[in-house]
Formats: sequence, structure tokens, C-alpha cells
Amino acid sequence: MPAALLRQARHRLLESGELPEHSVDACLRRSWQRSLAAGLSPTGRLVAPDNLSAAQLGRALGRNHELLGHSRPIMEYLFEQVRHSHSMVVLADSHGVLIHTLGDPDFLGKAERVALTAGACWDERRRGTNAIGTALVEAAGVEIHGAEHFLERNTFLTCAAAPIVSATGELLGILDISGDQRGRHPHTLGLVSTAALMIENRLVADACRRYLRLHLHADPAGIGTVAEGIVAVAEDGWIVGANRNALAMLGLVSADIGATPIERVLDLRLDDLRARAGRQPQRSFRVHGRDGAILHASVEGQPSRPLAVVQQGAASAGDALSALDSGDARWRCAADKARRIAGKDIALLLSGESGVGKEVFARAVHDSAPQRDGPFVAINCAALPENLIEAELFGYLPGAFTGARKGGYCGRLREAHGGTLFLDEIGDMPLAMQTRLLRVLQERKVTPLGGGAEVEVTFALICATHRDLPAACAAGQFRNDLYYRINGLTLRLPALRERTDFAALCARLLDELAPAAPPLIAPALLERLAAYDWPGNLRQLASALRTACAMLEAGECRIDWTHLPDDLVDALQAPQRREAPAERPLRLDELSLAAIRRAVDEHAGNLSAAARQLGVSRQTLYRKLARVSRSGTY
Ligand SMILES: Nc1ncnc2c1ncn2[C@@H]1O[C@H](COP(=O)(O)OP(=O)(O)OP(=O)(O)O)[C@@H](O)[C@H]1O
Repeated sequence: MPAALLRQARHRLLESGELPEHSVDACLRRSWQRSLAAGLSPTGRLVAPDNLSAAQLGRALGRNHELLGHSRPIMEYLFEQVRHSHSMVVLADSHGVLIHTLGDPDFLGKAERVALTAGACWDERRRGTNAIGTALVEAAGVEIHGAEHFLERNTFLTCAAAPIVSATGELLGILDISGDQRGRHPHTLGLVSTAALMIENRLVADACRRYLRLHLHADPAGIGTVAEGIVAVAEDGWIVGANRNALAMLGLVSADIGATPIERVLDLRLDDLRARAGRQPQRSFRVHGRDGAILHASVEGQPSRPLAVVQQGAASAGDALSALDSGDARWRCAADKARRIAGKDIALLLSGESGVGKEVFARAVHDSAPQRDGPFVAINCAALPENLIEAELFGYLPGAFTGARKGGYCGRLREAHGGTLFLDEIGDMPLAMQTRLLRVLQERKVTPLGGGAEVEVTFALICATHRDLPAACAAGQFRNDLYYRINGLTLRLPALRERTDFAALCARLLDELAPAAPPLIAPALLERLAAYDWPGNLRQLASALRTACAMLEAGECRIDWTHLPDDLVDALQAPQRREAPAERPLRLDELSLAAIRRAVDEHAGNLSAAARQLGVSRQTLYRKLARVSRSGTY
């Protein structure tokens, strides 16, 4: 639409608060209305200076380490396509903050004047309708040209932006090409959307590298291209990650990730899927979707450990549990299920290796539940001496036994009244105590030692164990009836090595450890940490990061090898058990691609340096990248 008509329409909106039907496209109309509601005026000043400081930008880069790592090579490639067209390629995070830009020098000066530089925030509420901010709100590809921008100062721009979505459906950021509005090209949105999908496919394949991955397409030749669907499946058959192509092919939405068995959406038996994973060479095969559509599929990766059975995930609630959520699908499923039973008389049993965060999870369940204002009473059954456990749990009357407190004690169960009782290491509770506990749980009444009246108690019950309770029952070490009473719902929390959110988890832990200025982790070190087995799980990771923070000199803001405890350095440098599984001998072109990837990643996307390391010219490297990207396999 001509600029004059657009300005007229925008003027009417400002005057009357309304836009005539069909005067502008629906997405633009919504965005203008949001800009107006945010108090912006087309010719007004910016709401507030909003550039991130260097330290804040550093933290944003750390939080978006994976997004950046996978985006850089593709941005370089994209930039080659638009070089000399007075434009730039931009990557923004999920808040609209620009975290990486590549610009045509002719255009950079102009762009800088409107703050198209790293650290600037292009949130729609601050800068009005713009491709990055609007694509974030709409969660869709958007093109904003010239006078479609809400602020006059941005109308010299033409911008096309597309969202980048994680394996669990989270909007991670926006890829954008911005240029001089006189140089608008009809294919820019298509180009940027394809590049965003390429980044997304790399992110999904990387985040789900420990799961079986089905690559899908309606045409066998489409497998391995940017148009393929990728769906990750845990060993017990539940979908734990997918790209947007796969969701569309399977008729799913992102909330179905972690809540849908693969057998429900494809006529594919889990045994068959596992068997195919081990088969060499890989060949594509036909499957039917639930609407009967034929898809072609190939399988990659190794079966992983099972995912606890989950149902339809509840929406994230902005509660204490979601504050702990750093993006792992299994963890999120566990949190969703725990939310569902909150406030109901259903006992929760948490299982998982030592240090996976069972107690931290239990506290968050309490803080997210209706009884959150009541007490949270945690008892470690393994730590209580056997002769004191009864008194500690059930309380006692004055003088009930030698050494008792003078005035008696109400006991931990009564202390939990109106709140949550957390029994850690329940598998280590002595058998005699199990009998008494079962009675309390059934009757909801406590009788203190030494006699006295029964007292009614009400609490939500959460138990945790790293022992195999059914096996302990079979061995006569744990009462069957107690097991059934405490096991209203069992949730298994994933071990750290099984999680797909390592970088985001570290960023969250560092935010907690050093809230004033959370440090970053050097990218090469972060990669080594992510590949480590972490036998002590989150306890070990949190402790290592705590030590590393303490080792930083004043003013230092990057954690590197020298800041880590020596034993961890030794463990990290020892050969890792969990190397990528050798699936089949690599072909020559794959080896060359692997070398290119490594070099580009090692040089943080700097293609000149990568080309030098590879001993090829920059042009040759571009050619190889272009070929790889055309074949969609980068
Ligand atoms: N989500 C989390 N955020 C921050 N720190 C965590 C988190 N989960 C665990 N930790 C760290 O790990 C430590 C161990 O967590 P927690 O006691 O909850 O694990 P656990 O699974 O109950 O271990 P165990 O089975 O040995 O009792 C915590 O003290 C904390 O330092």
C-alpha cells in the first residue's frame, strides 16, 4: 500500500482509535493497535533509552549461547546473499534484544542511528510496529515495510523477520533482515523464514541428540532438507521434542510435546522404531499419520532412558515450578503433572538419582500449591537415628523418655499441619516406623509418645527416594501397603546428563549464585561441561559453579578452566563415556562438513578465521557452506 495511504490510515487510528475494516492487513492492524495502547506516538520520542549495558549484553549472549552458536554460520551465509543491498542480518533473543548483527557497511551507519545494533531492544511496546517486535508477539514470520512501521523514525526501513522455535516449542528468538526501504525484495521473507528453519533444525537435532530422532517428509527426497520434520522420541515412546515441520505433519501443537506417545500419531510400533534405530545402513520407510497421510521416515540416534508416562501438559503457570523450568521436556512434564494434583489428596512420590533436585522440586510443588502459605516440613528419613525417629515424627508428652525436652514436643507431622510434609529417602525408613506412619496417613491422626489424645493432622504428602521401592517391597524391606499409600503419582526427575537444557540451566544457576552480575561460561568450556556425565547431578553442578564464582577475580565476568575445582578439571579431561554413538562410517563429504562445522564454531562464526584454519580460501568455504545449505544438511 502506498506510504501516503498508510499514513492516512494510521492518522485515523490515532484520531478515532479505529481503523476502517480492510484498510490495512490484519497483522498490521493488531500491531498498530498494540503500539497505540503502549502509549507510543509516531513522531514522539522513544519511551526510554533501552540499550543493554556491555555486562547485560554479555549475560544475554551467555543465556543464548546455543541459539547464537547455531545461528552464526547461517547468518554469515544469509549475509552473503544480501551483501551490497544496503541491508543487514540481525538475530534477536526472545525479549527482542539484538544479540548479533552482520551489516553492509553502507547501511550500518544509518542502522546505528535507529539502534539496530547489538544490545538494543526492539520490543514492540518500545519501538512500535517493527518486524522483530511484531514477529515476537505474533510468533510468526512478518514483513514490515516503510510507513508500516509505527514510528516515523523507522520508516526508512524494510524488514522481514521469522521466529526460531526450540525443540519444546519455546520461542527462542527472531532472525531478521533489515534494509533500506527502497531496496525491498519480494523474496526476503521467504529467505529469512528458510534460514530460521535451518537454525531451528540444527537446534532441535542438537538438543535431542540423546534421543531417537525420526526424520519425516511426504517425499523421501525431502528427508534431510530444511523442509523435513524432526521428532525426538524417548525410549518408552513419548515425544520429547519436535520442530515445527514435524508438529504440522503430525497434527500436533507444541503443548503436545512431552504429552503424546509416538504410537498415537503414527502407525509405528515402538519395537519397530527401536529395531530400525540399530539397522545399518539407514533406509527410509513409509508410515501413516493419524489422518491416513503417507509420510516417509528415517531413524537416527540411540534409544535413551524412558520418560515417565505423561498426559496432556498443563499450561505453564508462572509459579514456583516454572521459575525452575529451564526448558527440559521431561522436567517440564513432571512439573505439569505435579501441578495437576496440587490441592488434591494424592501423594506424590519423587524418584531420581541423588542430587537431581528432588527436594528443590518438592519445595517448588509446595510453593505452587494452594497450601503454599502453610509450612513445608522436610524430614530426611535416612539421617534420623532409629531410636529418635519415632519421637521426632510423632512428638511426645513431657517426661516421655530420658533426654526428652522438658515441655514435650508436638512432632514433625503436627508441624506440617496445613502445609506439606516431605519425607526424603523414604526407602530408608525402618520397618516398624513404616507401620506407624501408614496408620497416621490412613487415619490422619497422630498420637504422641507417652500417650495423650490423638490430634488430627492434614498435610499434602511428598516422598522421595533414589531406591527402587518395588524391589525393596519384593525383598521385604518396604511395606507394600505403605508403598501404595505414598505412591499416588510417581514422577521421575531426569538425571542432569539426560537433560536437554544444560546451557539455560547453568545460566539460571549463575543468575541465582551471583544475581548482581551473573558471570558467563567460556563457550568451549560450556561445551565440555555439557558433555560430562555429572554423576552428582545438579548438586555437583551447583557446587562447581558456586566454587567457580568464588574464584573469579573482581571485575572478571567469565568462568573458564582455571576457576573450576581440580577434581572436576581432571574428570572433564578424562575420556568421556558418552561420546556420540558411532552410527556408521562417515562419508568423505560428511567428514568435510564436520570439519567445517567445527572450524566455524571454534571461531564463533568468523568465516575468515575458519577458512584459514581449514587451509581453504574464504570463497571456497562460502561455496561449501552454500552447497551444504542448499542440500539442507548443514
Ligand atoms: N532446580 C535447582 N536449582 C538450583 N539448584 C538446584 C536445583 N536442583 C538441585 N539443586 C542443587 O542441588 C542440591 C541437591 O538438590 P536436592 O537436595 O533437591 O537433590 P535430591 O535429588 O533431593 O538429592 P538426594 O537424593 O541426595 O537427597 C541443592 O542443594 C541445590 O544446591
